[in-house]
Amino acid sequence: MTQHPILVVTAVPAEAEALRAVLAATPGHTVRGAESGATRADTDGAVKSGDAAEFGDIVVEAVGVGPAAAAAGTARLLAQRAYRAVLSVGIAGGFAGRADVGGTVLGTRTIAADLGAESPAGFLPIEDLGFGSSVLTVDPILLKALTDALPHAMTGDILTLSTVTGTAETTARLAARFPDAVAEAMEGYGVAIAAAGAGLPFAELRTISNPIGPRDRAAWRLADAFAALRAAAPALHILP
Ligand SMILES: O=C(O)c1cccc(C(=O)CC[C@H]2O[C@@H](n3cnc4c(=O)[nH]cnc43)[C@H](O)[C@@H]2O)c1
Repeated sequence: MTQHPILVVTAVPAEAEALRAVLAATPGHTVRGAESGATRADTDGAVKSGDAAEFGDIVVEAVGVGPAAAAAGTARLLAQRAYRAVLSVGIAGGFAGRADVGGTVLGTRTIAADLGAESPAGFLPIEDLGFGSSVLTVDPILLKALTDALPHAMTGDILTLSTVTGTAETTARLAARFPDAVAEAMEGYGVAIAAAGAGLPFAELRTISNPIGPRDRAAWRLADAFAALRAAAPALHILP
């Protein structure tokens, strides 16, 4: 029986292309345009930036930066065809002492860390406002398969924020509020909400490009994070 593919959602095309380059090179996996069904490797040997592309049973798509683009883009893709699972994959900031730059992290939960209200007594998550949950748990079967395939990866909570943390104060506040958080990114919760809406299992895989802290964009180690992303890509082929 043919099973539905896995949907891998990234924010930017560079992340999608890093995964596609490895997945396409895996022996036994075809390269084809997901929407046209045309075999692309036979014609030009490359997958164009921004295209949906299918590798074996994995579809990789870039949908934009931030939780809103992630949720809307994932929901659109899930409405177009059937999938068996959804992953949010890309680069992230790591909490110092919890996840190293160049390392790989697997989410146990995805948490919308800035979804709620400020108050003089501190941040109030949407749970406290009676509007649902800011915490979504990763599917245990997907997480087990990923940790088995990537034994060097750190596991822990991954925060989703609309604003990249850029001060020592915010970093300390988040680290204290979320003692089990290893990383922050901008899409996981949005992808997870769309997956939950479709009744599909969800997981999040990130590689660390920068320490979370005072903004120093020039110090981001994108090459290391992208190398780790490419190294982790084959694990996607073994997912149930
Ligand atoms: O400048 C480039 O060449 C470049 C290439 C690929 C990706 C980028 C991005 O800026 C991607 C933004 C993406 O990264 C995640 N991210 C990375 N570090 C953090 C962080 O410290 N806090 C929050 N998010 C982070 C995030 O998910 C964005 O989607 C640039």
